[in-house]
Amino acid sequence: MITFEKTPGWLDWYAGPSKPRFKLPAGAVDAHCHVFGPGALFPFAPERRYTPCDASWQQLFALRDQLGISRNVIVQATCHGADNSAMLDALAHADGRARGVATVRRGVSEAELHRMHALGVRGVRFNFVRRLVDFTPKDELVEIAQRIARLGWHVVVYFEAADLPDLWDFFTALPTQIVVDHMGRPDVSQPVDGPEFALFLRLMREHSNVWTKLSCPERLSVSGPRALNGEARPYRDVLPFAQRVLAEFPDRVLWGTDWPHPNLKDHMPDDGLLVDFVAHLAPTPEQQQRLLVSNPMRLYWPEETTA
Ligand SMILES: O=C(O)c1cc(C(=O)O)oc(=O)c1
Repeated sequence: MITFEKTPGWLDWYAGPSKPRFKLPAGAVDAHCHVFGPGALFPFAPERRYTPCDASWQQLFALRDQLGISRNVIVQATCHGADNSAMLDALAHADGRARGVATVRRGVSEAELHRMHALGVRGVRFNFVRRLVDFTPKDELVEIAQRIARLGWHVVVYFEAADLPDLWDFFTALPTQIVVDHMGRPDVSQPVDGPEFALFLRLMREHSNVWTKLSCPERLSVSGPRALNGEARPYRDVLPFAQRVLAEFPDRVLWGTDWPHPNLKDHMPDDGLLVDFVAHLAPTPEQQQRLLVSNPMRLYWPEETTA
């Protein structure tokens, strides 16, 4: 049996999260979460940049039930490279209550894409975060995007805000819906009206195929306070950014826990308090319904939506 040693300083996901005070609407979707391994069953990729703790689908689905979430979108984590087995195994055990976002290379066969579709994959992830991956050449990504577009899938992109100018032409030429991870990772110590975030808002304004996830306040926050020890109003510096996006693009926003929170360095949030954060970010029932239910359902379970 292969055993893996975690990256030094690795923070494990928070065991025993609190029960959220905010009651999620019926049918709420966690549109960004991952599974890690378990490494003994689904070995981590040789090219990985970090070695995480295990985080199985059993543990993910237990969290889902505890937090009052109905469905998950499981995004392939970079520690598994382009071997989607752990994520697909999770989908296979989800009773239709999970969709997946895969990482594929140019050599992926049509048969494999169709197998993944049958299991619930609806997108591929292109990652441009230097600390996580070696970049895949753009011509390869374009080829992949054209192939998956035929299946009705979309492209999830992960990048740092400072890199958006360089990636703009590539993103705006993609033939699918595009979902930007974690609001394009704004530097929340800059003003919400500053030029960097303005560029991201412009991307969404000028391109109606661009969506984003109002996720990862625990990763983006500089000032905190952290979602720990019952803190009722965590990550206040992230709120203006998320609220700005929600106000302007209420139909193209998603929310996710980001469980099991890879690579956090200074604390591991209580996921129950992360659910409570949603009530601050989207205070009205109508906003909550779109963010948590109707938007993700339209993207990931369109066959179940009528509108
Ligand atoms: O910021 C990160 O470290 C991170 C990593 C991964 C991944 O390794 O896939 O996914 C995320 O959504 C965020």
